[in-house]
Amino acid sequence: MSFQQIALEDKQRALSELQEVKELFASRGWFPGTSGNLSIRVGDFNPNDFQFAVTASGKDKTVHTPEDYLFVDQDGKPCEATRLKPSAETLIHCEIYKLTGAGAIFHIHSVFNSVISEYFWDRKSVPVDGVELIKGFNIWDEEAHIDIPIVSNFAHIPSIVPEITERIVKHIPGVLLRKHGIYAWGANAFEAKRHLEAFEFIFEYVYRLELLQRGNR
Ligand SMILES: CSC[C@@H](O)[C@@H](O)C(=O)COP(=O)(O)O
Ligand SMILES: [Zn+2]
Repeated sequence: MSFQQIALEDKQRALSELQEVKELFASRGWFPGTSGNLSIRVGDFNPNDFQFAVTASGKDKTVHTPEDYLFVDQDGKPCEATRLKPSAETLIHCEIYKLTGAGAIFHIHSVFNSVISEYFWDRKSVPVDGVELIKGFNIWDEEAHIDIPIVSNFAHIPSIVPEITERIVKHIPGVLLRKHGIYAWGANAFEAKRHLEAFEFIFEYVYRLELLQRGNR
């Protein structure tokens, strides 16, 4: 249970930011079949006591309803009595907040992120060389090389968490779930969105380059 009292205006700001991001991502087709979930943290961060607004489970994220979000604590439990169910993947958000102290976490499923997570599953990470969008992660080295971690996907969400704990790295603000999707985070909604967009660009780039290079071999 969280003991924080969060100002109403902070909660409202989080909800309106979520609404804006959800609408934009929906317009890009980033929530196929009700997939995906979004969250924004509110109040102070303490790994043992924090709260965040998260999308309710199973909703059509391309439409707005008064029942799209709820507030949960660091254990993913609703902060107030509600009949809404938090995202089935809320425990993943809880863990990422605990590990990173991030301010927002966005999760989407796309064909590119799903295909690439399977293609590179044997090496458990996606290698990326010198793509300009790496700078979107605040990595400014010339011809930077990064490896984006991929973790196992299980139907039982708590089983996914330990591998996330083990695999996420400080300088890469995201993790792929095998044949599932990407979790990207940032200090706030603006940064989490920038990171997610950079990841999606990179996945499509890696996919297309790999296909071209294979064709030429
Ligand atoms: C409907 S397929 C996607 C879900 O299984 C899940 O991975 C997902 O991203 C959305 O779950 P949700 O509980 O709505 O947050
Ligand atoms: Zn998902």
